[in-house]
Amino acid sequence: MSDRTIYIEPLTPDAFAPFGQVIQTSGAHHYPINTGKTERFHDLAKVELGGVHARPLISIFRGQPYALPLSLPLVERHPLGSQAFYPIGEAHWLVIVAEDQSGTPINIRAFLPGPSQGVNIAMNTWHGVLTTLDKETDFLVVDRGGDGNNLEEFPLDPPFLVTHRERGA
Ligand SMILES: NC(=O)N[C@@H](O)C(=O)O
Ligand code: NI
Repeated sequence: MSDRTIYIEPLTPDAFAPFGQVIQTSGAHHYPINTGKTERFHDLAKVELGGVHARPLISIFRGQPYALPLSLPLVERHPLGSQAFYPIGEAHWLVIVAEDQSGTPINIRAFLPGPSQGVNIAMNTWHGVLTTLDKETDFLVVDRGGDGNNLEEFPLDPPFLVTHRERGA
């Protein structure tokens, strides 16, 4: 396929490290609280809040499903803060991110989170918008509010195509 095809790959903390953190209990520092009735999986991701009057926002994004193969017409980034997504309930979704080269996204990658995985996309990191598959899905989102413009978009013309690699390919 063309060099504008992005093949979906599994989400792992190491693979995602250049773009932020994977939010998961596996491998996390954890300890009992509340007289042992609760286990705290502690400090899973780095919330970044930049700019003037920055404050953390907690929202719920209700995503409508996209079909695969996916046409990707743009990526965006938030220069003033990180953005975390954690699915509420079972989810089938993609996390699309890219490196930056002098203001241009390069090496776009599409990750498939496993069950009980979320992500925290680091401040100023190129990413696709919330991309849920199969069904309408809610996500808890932690990102940045405050003064200033916190959204930069980059059109991909022509769009990229996001798909699974053919079995055996
Ligand atoms: N625009 C907005 O709040 N959502 C996007 O940033 C996104 O990453 O989905
Ligand atoms: Ni975003």
